[in-house]
Amino acid sequence: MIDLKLPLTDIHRHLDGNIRAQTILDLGRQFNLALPANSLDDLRPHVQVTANEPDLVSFLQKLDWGVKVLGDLDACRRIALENVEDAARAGIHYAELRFSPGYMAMTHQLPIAGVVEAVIDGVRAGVKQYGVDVNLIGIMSRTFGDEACLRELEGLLAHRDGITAVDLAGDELGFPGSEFLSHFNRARDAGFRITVHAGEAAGPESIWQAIRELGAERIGHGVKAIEDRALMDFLAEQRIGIESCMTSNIQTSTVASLASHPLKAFLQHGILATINTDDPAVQGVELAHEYEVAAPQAGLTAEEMRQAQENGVTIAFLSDTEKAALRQRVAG
Ligand SMILES: O=c1[nH]cnc2c1ncn2[C@@H]1O[C@H](CO)[C@@H](O)[C@H]1O
Ligand SMILES: [Zn+2]
Repeated sequence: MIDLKLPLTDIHRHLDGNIRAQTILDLGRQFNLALPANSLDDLRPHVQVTANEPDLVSFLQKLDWGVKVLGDLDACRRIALENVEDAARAGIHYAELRFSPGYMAMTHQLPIAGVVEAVIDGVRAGVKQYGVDVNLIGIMSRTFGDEACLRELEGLLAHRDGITAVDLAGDELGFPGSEFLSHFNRARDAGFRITVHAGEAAGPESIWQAIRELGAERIGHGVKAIEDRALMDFLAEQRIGIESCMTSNIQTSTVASLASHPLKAFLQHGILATINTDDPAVQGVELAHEYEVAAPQAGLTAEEMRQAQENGVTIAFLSDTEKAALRQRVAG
């Protein structure tokens, strides 16, 4: 259950994993693209998870049509704006929206820095219109290799002021974090905050690597930390936050059932773990589902849910002043 007196945050939410099916249809028509279906009902199974996928990489293919229809920078701006509207509708007060500019640019060979600028612009317009606070996280999509990631980083650096943090996402097993040391050295030198998808498809060593070698201050998913007691202790002691996305973990077959999801154990261990969506449109669930359906099934008590909600503010990429203002705004 959501505590209405606390800010509701979603700090792990892919903007390019949350493109509306209707918008995919619209943009497909606008750019005269051959889509796999021409009605919403027929398109849905191509862009939304209908049954759990066998692994992470199969799940990620469901995001592909969403970016294939981004025929120009205006389309990128549109989906950014719609993402802020969706966050507002979901009752979110503060969102960290993450996106991979190279992945968005790929099909129609858009300029990567242009995509970054369009997303910043769309989000700014949305923030004004819908009153949600948003920070942006730039993703390097490891799936396309280290050179493609370097181009993404450069696009993000070109608009440094509009981007709060960087992340590494995509195929964790095929592209280990060790291939991206220089990228993260540069990102840290530029003053970006750092979060990394780790311990989702790969084991606890991937989480250690993200922290020690990439400088991760937070970990996306981190489910495999449950296999390593020393790591659990370290995460708690060093206040390294975990961005949990329970339904996503079921849909990627990372975790067998909600009842065996490690979030409750993380919270009991004193880890700053949080509740988030991941890719809402692809998953067919919003944040309320995570609090009202997934969290109870994962065995969280009302107090543990409250703690996770509170942790969302604690580990947000905001200054102490901004956190206080956010708390105040919601407490009224
Ligand atoms: O759950 C996830 N785990 C790992 N990577 C993901 C997940 N969801 C989306 N992406 C990846 O993030 C980028 C788009 O923002 C893409 O690289 C997509 O594959
Ligand atoms: Zn993710």
